[in-house]
Amino acid sequence: MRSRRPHYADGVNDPVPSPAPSPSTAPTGGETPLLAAVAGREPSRVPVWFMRQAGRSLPEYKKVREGISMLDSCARPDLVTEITMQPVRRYDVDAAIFYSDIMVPLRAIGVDLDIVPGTGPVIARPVRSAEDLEQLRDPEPGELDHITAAVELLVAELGPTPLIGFCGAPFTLASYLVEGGPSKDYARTKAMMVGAPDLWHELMARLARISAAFLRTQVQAGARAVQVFDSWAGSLPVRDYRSSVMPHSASVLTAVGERGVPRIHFGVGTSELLPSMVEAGADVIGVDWRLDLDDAWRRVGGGVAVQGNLDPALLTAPWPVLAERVRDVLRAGGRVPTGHVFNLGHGVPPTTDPDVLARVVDLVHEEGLALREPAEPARG
Ligand SMILES: Cc1c2[nH]c(c1CCC(=O)O)Cc1[nH]c(c(CCC(=O)O)c1C)Cc1[nH]c(c(CCC(=O)O)c1C)Cc1[nH]c(c(C)c1CCC(=O)O)C2
Repeated sequence: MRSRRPHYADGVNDPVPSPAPSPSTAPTGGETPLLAAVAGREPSRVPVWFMRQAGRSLPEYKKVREGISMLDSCARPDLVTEITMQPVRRYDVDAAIFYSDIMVPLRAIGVDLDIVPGTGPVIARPVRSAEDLEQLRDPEPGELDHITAAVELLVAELGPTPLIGFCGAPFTLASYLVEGGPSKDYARTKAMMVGAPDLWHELMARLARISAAFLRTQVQAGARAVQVFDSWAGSLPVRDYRSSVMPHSASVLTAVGERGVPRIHFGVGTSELLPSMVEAGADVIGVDWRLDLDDAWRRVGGGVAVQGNLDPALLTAPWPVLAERVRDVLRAGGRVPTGHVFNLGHGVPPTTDPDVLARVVDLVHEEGLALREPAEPARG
């Protein structure tokens, strides 16, 4: 038996055997690979899913999206269900991720924004002053009903495959709201953070409540795990992350913490931030391609499972080279005793050949467990 994480309060550290597991937590048969792995139990196969697995790399997605905008498609539970299911059907991945966007709850409360194809989120009235904050309030009852409806439909369709719910972390959302759109250096955002701390903290607190409501809605409707995307937090020095960002991310993560769903906390370029991101709240730490998974795990001091971390750029490399890199990730993940979920280090690039992802999934499933170093024999 592999070692398990200390903070699951279900008696896993007791020397005395726990009571017989209920069907939903049985190590084999009843428990899906993703949920077993993130709880530090031996999965029946190494679980794999991909950030941005639904979307523009799939021809069937492009077909469904003809004539309808991204945000309008996110408001239609039938389309959300179809698009979320597409990669599950095609790849036999071990989790679905809710087809939506980090900006969807902002749109639901009436923020004037669009997702421009090839560009990303664009905000009509960027947040630069206290008056601009008026756009941001808590969602009112009913405003997230389309999210509930979509998740309920999906959970029924998915059967045992778990649905991962998600939201944007406050910093990543703030970067779009303050800049007005995507940015390379986040200059206005950082200037507000250090130059107008009161405004900044009020903005972050409001975004934390909005994202938490979006996440809680998904969990209440049946999502079995969550991922908080702080995609752009890696642009910050540790000091600023800890003082200006971490408390707000923590309040989002705490909002679902008591519900017992595993929480994945992810960002890009976060090698130096990983311990603080775990401190903010995480059961699983998402790692990009810059660090080996076992190094990342050591940096955070153990305690959490890891997710990642194949460089998405390598998906265009010749298959034998790519396959060896997939195996390297599996070996490093296998050295993490608290559990590994295979993923990319960031989202699927739009030009990815779906057949390559299919081969990656098959390789992870076929070779993943065998590539792990044998567990040390029990002593005594
Ligand atoms: C930063 C961020 C956003 N959105 C998201 C993040 C965090 C993840 C990350 O770091 O990549 C999260 C997101 N966005 C989308 C999902 C769906 C689920 C999945 O992962 O498959 C998820 C989890 C769909 C989407 N979100 C978006 C698309 C493409 C829209 C289209 O089809 O035209 C999809 C499928 C648009 C979007 N939305 C956003 C960006 C930067 C873009 C890309 C712009 C572009 O290149 O076209 C904001």
